[in-house]
Amino acid sequence: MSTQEVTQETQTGHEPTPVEPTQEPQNALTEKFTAEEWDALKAFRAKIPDVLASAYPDKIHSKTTAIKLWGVTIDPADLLDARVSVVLMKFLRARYLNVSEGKTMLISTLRWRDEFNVEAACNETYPQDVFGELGHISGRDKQGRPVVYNVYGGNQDLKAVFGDVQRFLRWRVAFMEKSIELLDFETNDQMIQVHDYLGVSMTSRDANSKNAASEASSIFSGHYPELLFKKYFINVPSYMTWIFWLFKPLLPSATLAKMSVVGSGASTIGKALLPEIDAKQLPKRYGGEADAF
Ligand code: HEM
Repeated sequence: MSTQEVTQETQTGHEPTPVEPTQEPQNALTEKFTAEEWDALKAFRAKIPDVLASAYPDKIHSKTTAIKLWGVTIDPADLLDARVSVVLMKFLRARYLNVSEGKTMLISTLRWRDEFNVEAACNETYPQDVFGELGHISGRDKQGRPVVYNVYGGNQDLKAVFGDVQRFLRWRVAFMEKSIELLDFETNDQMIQVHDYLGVSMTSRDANSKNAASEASSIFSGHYPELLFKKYFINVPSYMTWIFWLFKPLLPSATLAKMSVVGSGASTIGKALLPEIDAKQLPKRYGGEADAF
């Protein structure tokens, strides 16, 4: 403001315009936070420099250095960003809004990402003949959430897929990260996952595939909070549905509640999936109209 303007204001008796209080930036998702969630988020933001210092103890300036998680930049100097709020809220919701537990989960996720080397897993080239048909990202649900399919049955060579459990996990994490790239954290922040078990039998469940399943499951519940909207297990032979319950002790009850076991055949599967996914987005083999994979 120039001196002249100040004089004019004084002469006309105008009060200086009050500075607007900082507005919390909103998007379609943050608008849905409850008052209790906003309170937890504000307390969580104040802890982010400590989170970064604990996650990266060997890095200098870690407390003030921005990091990227799932494509979203978390800058300790600018934590008001709406997409950052959506990401941080996932850690809080997964820990029932307990800020200290949310903090522990975020620290352990950041450390795990470094130790596992998520970036290298994403850049690795996986043999097409083994992994080419194992994962498909195809279509969206009626609310715009991406739908991702893991075809663990069919005529896959499961011995080759799970023979090297660590390589499978790197592929699975890379596939998860690829699926997350479709989330904008503004209008959508969750996905639908489908496991297709067509053609599996008890002999498909050897020690390696069991290890791979429980390790992947524990990685997702520990380090990918609140990214799942619903999960369907389709083409599950009826004599194998009990396997679902083996995962009960490994999964939080809120995650288990998002999961459904569906039998076999396009019309049975369609009945379960069409309420969520429009026929045009659902592959024909699952009772929809899409020509996808
Ligand atoms: C026999 C062959 C099977 C194989 C090779 C297999 C493979 C896998 C793998 C690799 C995972 C890791 C999580 C992921 O990739 O998203 C998984 C998770 C899981 N599987 Fe299977 N599975 C088989 C059979 C079954 C059956 C018959 C059921 C019964 C419904 C079942 C239920 C589950 C559940 C509940 C999870 C946890 C999901 C999660 O943590 O998100 N699986 N399975």
